[in-house]
Amino acid sequence: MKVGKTLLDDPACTKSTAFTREERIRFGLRGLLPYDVASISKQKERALENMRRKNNNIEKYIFLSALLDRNQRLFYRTMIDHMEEILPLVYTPTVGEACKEFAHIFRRPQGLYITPEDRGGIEGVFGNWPEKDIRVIVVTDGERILGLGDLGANGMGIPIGKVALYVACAGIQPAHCMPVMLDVGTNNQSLREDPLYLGYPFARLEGEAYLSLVDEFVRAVQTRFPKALIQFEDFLTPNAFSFLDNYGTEVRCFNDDIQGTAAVTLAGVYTSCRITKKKFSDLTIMFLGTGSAAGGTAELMVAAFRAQGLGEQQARERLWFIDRKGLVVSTNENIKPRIQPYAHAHVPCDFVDAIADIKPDVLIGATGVAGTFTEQVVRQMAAVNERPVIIALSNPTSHTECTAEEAYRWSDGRVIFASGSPFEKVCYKNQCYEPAQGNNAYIFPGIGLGVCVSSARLITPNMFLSAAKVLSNLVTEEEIAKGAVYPSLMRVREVSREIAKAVCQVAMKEALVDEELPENLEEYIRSFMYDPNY
Ligand SMILES: NC(=O)C1=CN([C@@H]2O[C@H](COP(=O)(O)OP(=O)(O)OC[C@H]3O[C@@H](n4cnc5c(N)ncnc54)[C@H](OP(=O)(O)O)[C@@H]3O)[C@@H](O)[C@H]2O)C=CC1
Ligand SMILES: CC(=O)C(=O)O
Ligand SMILES: [Mg+2]
Repeated sequence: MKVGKTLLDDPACTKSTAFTREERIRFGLRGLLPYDVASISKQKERALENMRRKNNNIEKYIFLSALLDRNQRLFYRTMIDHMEEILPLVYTPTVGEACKEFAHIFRRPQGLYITPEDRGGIEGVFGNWPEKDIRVIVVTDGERILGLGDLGANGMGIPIGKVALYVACAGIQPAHCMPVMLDVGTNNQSLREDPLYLGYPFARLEGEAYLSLVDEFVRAVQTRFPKALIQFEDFLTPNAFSFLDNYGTEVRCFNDDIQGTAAVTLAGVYTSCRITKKKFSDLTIMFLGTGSAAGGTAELMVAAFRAQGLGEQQARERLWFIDRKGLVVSTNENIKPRIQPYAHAHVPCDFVDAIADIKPDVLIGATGVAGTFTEQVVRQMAAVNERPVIIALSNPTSHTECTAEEAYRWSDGRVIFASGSPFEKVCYKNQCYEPAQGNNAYIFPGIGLGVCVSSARLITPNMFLSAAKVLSNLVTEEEIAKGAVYPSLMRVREVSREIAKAVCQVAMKEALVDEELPENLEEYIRSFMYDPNY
């Protein structure tokens, strides 16, 4: 039992000024706190006031990070109750800036670091982590952080941010989560030359040396934290796909950029059909970019088309890719294996001509490169569709394929638009639109919650397919009327709970659970969810 200053300084246990008079006596806190006994609501107001007086987002990020270090329950209560304001500070876009600055704004370590010097001893390193019952591990090696490239150990901001979302958006207990940086070096020379850089200051480990370290990490998780799921995050695409192929059918893991993104994008497309009145099974979809996010989304789209009765080949024929050279056609050379199934017979042509010719209903961008949805591209989508659907997935905001304002203006207000990072309301020609945020934040927390609740042995494609359906079905008619293809972020805990329920159902159907789950799944899931209060 902690008492006195030790209790006050423990972020998981402290209530700070909310300790009652009786508790102040019982825990040896008399004189250590000002007179007022505050409620968590009053503390939250103070926290918000302090946060809002910071005049830029990175300062707000630093403030919030310090609040988490000081008082976990207050941080999460504030985040949950002010999700729309705080999510963009803890997560994209601000987390991108925070990662770039990570070594310079660093205060206290908040995650676990593994370097090549830990080879052979990763299990021992796990033993140093203060919590023993880990259920959720978010791991990156920092090589593809958002659309920002190789940020080495600075990429730790991403697992920390995603863990905060697991807790706030799905109610996973903070003590059950562990952010991990597999710091295998960086090929970003400017980072290695930065005197304040905190990571392993050498070139990236490659080949067998790299793969065997990742393998030791995965195996050590199975031994030390057998209940944990591993979320692979922001790995370079070839590694991302290969880990999913190697481990996805063996251990409890998934890749968020491939699978979480796919589910949120599919959900947006499902919802768009409620607006355009088109049948999902009739859609043609075009992707710009051939990486993890686009490739993963295409795979889930094929499954979604198949679920509606299309054959494998028929489903693939609905999907088209654009790479740096233009339309990916069957006569191209060096097509990536994952994209090969979508390289159809067609004359080679550029992006705009491809839209004019193929007339996609939906355009999805996952390039990490700003401005790749040019005015001509958006205008062409608007020329072939009464209501073009455009999803610009890339993060952070500075890397988005086009801004919301551009999408509405260039389509004369007809676009159904979503973007990876949030945009403010756009008013164009006397009408205001609320752009939707197509981000895997709607998906992975619920997937994780469902897996934790069910102890499913594996995380399967059907879980993501179900999650997409659930997410889309939760969009209300009122939200649709505002042009939104996702529910409000203020409802994200409800979204996560419903996705978790669907995950449990898939897990039972696919015989991935050892014990039958209770019939009243909703109540059961609710009972798992952390709802911070004193
Ligand atoms: N909204 C969300 O929830 C998510 C968003 N993302 C975002 O998506 C982006 C991409 O991520 P990911 O797929 O993992 O990254 P990858 O690096 O795997 O993919 C990027 C792809 O874009 C291609 N590309 C780059 N520039 C151009 C260009 N000018 N024209 C055509 N293609 C181009 C690259 O081509 P090449 O192969 O030739 O290099 C590559 O195929 C990132 O910004 C990330 O933040 C990712 C996951 C989730
Ligand atoms: C959102 C996310 O996972 C990404 O941009 O990589
Ligand atoms: Mg990611």
